[in-house]
Amino acid sequence: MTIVTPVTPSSKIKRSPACTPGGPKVQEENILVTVRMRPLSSKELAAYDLVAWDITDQTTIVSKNLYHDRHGGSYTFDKVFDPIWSTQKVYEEGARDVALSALSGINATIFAYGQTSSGKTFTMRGVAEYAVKDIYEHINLTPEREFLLKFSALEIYNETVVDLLNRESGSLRLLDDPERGTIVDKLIEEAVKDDQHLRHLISICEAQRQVGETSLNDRSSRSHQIIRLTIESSLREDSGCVKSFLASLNLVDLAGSERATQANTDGTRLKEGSHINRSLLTLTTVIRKLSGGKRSGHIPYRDSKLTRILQTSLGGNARTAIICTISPALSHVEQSRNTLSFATSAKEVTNSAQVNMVVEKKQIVKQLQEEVARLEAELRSPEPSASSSFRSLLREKDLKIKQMEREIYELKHQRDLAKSQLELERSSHKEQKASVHHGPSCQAVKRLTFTSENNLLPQKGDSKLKEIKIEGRSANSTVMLVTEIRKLETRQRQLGEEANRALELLHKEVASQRHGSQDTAETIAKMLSEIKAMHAAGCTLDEVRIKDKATLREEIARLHSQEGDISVLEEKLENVQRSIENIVTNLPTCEETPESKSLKKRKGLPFSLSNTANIPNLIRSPCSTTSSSHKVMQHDIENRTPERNSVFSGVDTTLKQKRISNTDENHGSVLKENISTQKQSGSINVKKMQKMFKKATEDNIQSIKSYVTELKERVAKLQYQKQLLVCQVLELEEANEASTDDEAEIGNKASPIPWNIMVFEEQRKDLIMLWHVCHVSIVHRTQFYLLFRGDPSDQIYMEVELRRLRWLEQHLDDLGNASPALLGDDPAGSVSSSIKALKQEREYLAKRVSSKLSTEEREILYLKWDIPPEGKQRRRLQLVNKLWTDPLNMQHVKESAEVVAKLVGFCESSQPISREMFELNFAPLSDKKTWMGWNLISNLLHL
Ligand SMILES: Nc1ncnc2c1ncn2[C@@H]1O[C@H](COP(=O)(O)OP(=O)(O)OP(=O)(O)O)[C@@H](O)[C@H]1O
Repeated sequence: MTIVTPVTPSSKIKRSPACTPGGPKVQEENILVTVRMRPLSSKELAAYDLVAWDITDQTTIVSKNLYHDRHGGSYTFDKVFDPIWSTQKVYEEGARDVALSALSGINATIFAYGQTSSGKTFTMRGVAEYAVKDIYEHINLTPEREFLLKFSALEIYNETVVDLLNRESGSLRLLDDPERGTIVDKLIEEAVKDDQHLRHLISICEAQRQVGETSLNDRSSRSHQIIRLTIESSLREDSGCVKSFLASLNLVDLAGSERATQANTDGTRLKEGSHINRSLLTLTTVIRKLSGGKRSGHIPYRDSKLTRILQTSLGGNARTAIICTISPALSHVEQSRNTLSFATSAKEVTNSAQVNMVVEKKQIVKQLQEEVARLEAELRSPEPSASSSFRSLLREKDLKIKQMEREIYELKHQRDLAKSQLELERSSHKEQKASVHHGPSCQAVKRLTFTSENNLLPQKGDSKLKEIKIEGRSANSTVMLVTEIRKLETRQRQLGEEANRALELLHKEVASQRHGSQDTAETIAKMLSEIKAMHAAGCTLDEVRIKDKATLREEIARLHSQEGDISVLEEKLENVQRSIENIVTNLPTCEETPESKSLKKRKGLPFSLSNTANIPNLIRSPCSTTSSSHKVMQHDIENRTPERNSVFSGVDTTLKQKRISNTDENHGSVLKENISTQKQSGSINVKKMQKMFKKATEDNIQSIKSYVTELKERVAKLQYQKQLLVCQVLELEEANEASTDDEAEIGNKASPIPWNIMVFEEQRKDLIMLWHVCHVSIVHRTQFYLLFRGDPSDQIYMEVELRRLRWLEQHLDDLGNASPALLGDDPAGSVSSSIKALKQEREYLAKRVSSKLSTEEREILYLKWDIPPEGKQRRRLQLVNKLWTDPLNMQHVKESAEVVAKLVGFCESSQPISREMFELNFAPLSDKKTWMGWNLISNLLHL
């Protein structure tokens, strides 16, 4: 049996409504979108919850809240159903017409979409019941047609497809059929005898479906359920080769979107939640991409099983109705708003349904046989002249065909030649243009250029970096990327060497602090000047030349073979930081005991007086003229209190002069001079001296600390740069794989999408969901969330973050789908390690709850987030475990970010979080590298 798109004249298809309910043949039409608001539940009434929405007329729903979103709080749909409306009315106005199209060969799908406990199952149960009734009524009224109904049902639970008529068959595979699209392998299709039988089958499925208890719904549907009724109908009398109409009616009851702060989010429910959210996210993305007629670009149907199975119903050959269900309660207003926003996008999706007709193969074969017989009879015809002229005609045709084939071949060849010439011309023209306007490095900038480490990140308002994008399949792109990879490699090596040498020196310095000697300051001055010189040498990079050909993957692999060095370096940096922390904690207080005083005398002072005079040198960050530490310390010096300066009363002028003429060479002499000055002065107050020594020590340690931090930043920058390159390589490879004929599409992709606050909000929603799905550090999420609020300059950050997360999500998904043999002993290793890291991060944050949140703040949160008053420690952990768990609830996300910010101390910091710092600082909170971060991307490259 073959399903074909109609070949019969439309007059044959257009029938009276009585004969084919659902109306005539459908061309393009929008999805029918209705909204149903249920009454307040008994729980909501008991909690004195308020109604947050007004249904002003039968198509409009308005928020009572003062808060106005981008829809102005008012939404319009094909129909909005008041709580008093019966399910029958909802069915008649919001589903009937679409559902009955299936009787006339048009695929139909009815969805229920909405948050947990909003009434999806309640509504779909009624819709199925009324549809069964109407279908059989129509069958009884159409005796001239014979109907054959088949029933199948499945559920998608945790991204696994299960047959609801045969649970024992386990997880079912999805297959791609060139004619029928995605099909579910081995799904049982049961022939339906009559309406009672159909009702019975539906009730079996209901009983089989995964339900669980959440705090919002005692019988919450934990899976997406699809009931499919295939209806085939044919005229009882023989009507040639067009035998029958064939269509499917899908009744889809989606699982509710979790509200983790309200629902029970432990264990199984949490896992279900993330899968439910994931397929709902894909559904939302598909709807959004299809909405507004912008069908261009990739529609990610394949990202979830739900959208794969329902592909035809989403912008394809089907009529679709979506009933969005919402709760009226004020406590669910945010979820309801999300549902209405989804419904608004769905309204703009158009489908192009067609009548599907079954052509009986036997009939076709019969017709063909008749035709062959007729031709044979003609050939055997007694008229020789007719047959010979027929043969010569055939020969002539053959020759013509051959000649045309040659011409086509020739033309194709010419077209290919012209294409490659054009390509060459284009690239040489671009090169020329680039060298005229921007100098030789401009092309690299267009793609991804980091001429110095400080330029690695997109800077606010940096238009060049906004142009970071792949320019399709041009061979130039490959060359540019290879150049970038090699530059990166050189920088990685140089940074490694430089930092290694510097670290050795610093380590000596850190060690010598413990013993403290009069010569320490001189040693430091010498060391820092060495580091400075070293850095100056390192900054002059040779241009990297590409001599030999290498593939991008080889280049990246080579770059990653040096990964170990960077890790060792990072470890060393951590060690030095720890040593410095130790010194800081062990520093003597000003109020010293007599014992410690004598001890100090014996051991000698950590820094000589002269060292203070050299602070301007010491504080200058050796590797960067723009170092923040430099600025901070300079400020410190300028604002030094007179009391402290008065210590130098006798030598102040000299010191100032020395500071001004401060060069690396004269450190030693300045130190000596100051020491001798100190010796000459007999009136120096010992206590003040000690204070001053302590300050000098702190300043020195501070400068070392800043330097180590800067080194870490630079290492992080390098890692970040690598990730961007990796993304580019992958995109380039994808682009290369794409069809070369698809020029127009490439053009579309390259055209910039206008960026505004609405796009930002949508992107932020995607990001929040992706963070959730990829188990990204909640500190990272908080920083990002607080920093980027929709400023135009945020665009590049948003896009880079989105691109990386999508990539990460895809690869986590691939890992999840890969066979255990491919993944070794620990298939879910990467995912589980990130979940573990997240858990550790939460434990860390839980320890800070009592110190960073006031008792009042804690109590408010406990109350708001339903945390029972059992055990102080347990409550803190429960509180932290609720942070960032409900990616669909923007209010929850905002509150979570505020709490994490308080716990980590972002709010206390005198300096606001710098976006540059944020962007670079992927270091985890603990000493161990717990957050999986982007290392996963690097690891995947070794696959
Ligand atoms: N329109 C309505 N009128 C009266 N009661 C309703 C209505 N809609 C839903 N309810 C009741 O609300 C509760 C939750 O409904 P239902 O189970 O259908 O929600 P759901 O959206 O399917 O939830 P989940 O996603 O958790 O499965 C049920 O007790 C149901 O009887």
